[in-house]
Amino acid sequence: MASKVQQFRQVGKKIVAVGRNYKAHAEELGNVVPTKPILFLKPTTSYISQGQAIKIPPTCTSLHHEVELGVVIGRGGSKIPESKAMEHVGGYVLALDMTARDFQDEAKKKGQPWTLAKGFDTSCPVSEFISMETVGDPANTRLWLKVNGATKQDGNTKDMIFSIPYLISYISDYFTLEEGDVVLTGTPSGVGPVKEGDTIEAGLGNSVTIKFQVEQ
Ligand SMILES: CC(=O)CC(=O)C(=O)O
Ligand SMILES: [Mg+2]
Repeated sequence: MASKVQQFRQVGKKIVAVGRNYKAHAEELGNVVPTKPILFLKPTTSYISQGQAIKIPPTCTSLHHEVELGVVIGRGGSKIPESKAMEHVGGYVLALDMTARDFQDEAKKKGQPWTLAKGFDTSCPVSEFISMETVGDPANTRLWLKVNGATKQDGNTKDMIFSIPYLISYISDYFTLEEGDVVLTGTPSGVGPVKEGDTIEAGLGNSVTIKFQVEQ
């Protein structure tokens, strides 16, 4: 019987996402490099797994891919010290933080939240649960993404501005983290648009790959 952590998608716990956690990505969109983590939430209804399609949300004209390492929380907690943070990690997922960039740009201009840009149905495609052993060192793991076979993103988690222990500690100062929650740790540079009919493939390290189709 799979544990609750392995069933993270069914447990229905929250997705806490970190924005601009790679300097090169913050700069490619003309954003200021953050001095503290930028957080937003994605609803659990945004999850899809392989075999399901990414659906372009109504009126969106610029849907972007963002490949990210997701940390699956194995043991919940509040005000977790950075020194103990990795004891709360149960495993990982490879995730896409699909983003309606036109919605986000408009929201940024108006000082509005990113909820619609980041939280629409199908905006969080994920792999199966990945064990800690499979990932090895989460602070030095390659992340890549291709659209129709062409490489668009090829980064490494060593370039994160805020480390996984720091993020878990920081987030848990504000939100209680629960077993089955997923923390999306931000995307490396190379984000860009996808359109109807495109195929997105992404990978983590040498062993995990995912593939999703984009549909209208
Ligand atoms: C600019 C963004 O959409 C922030 C984000 O999600 C990231 O991964 O960085
Ligand atoms: Mg992101």
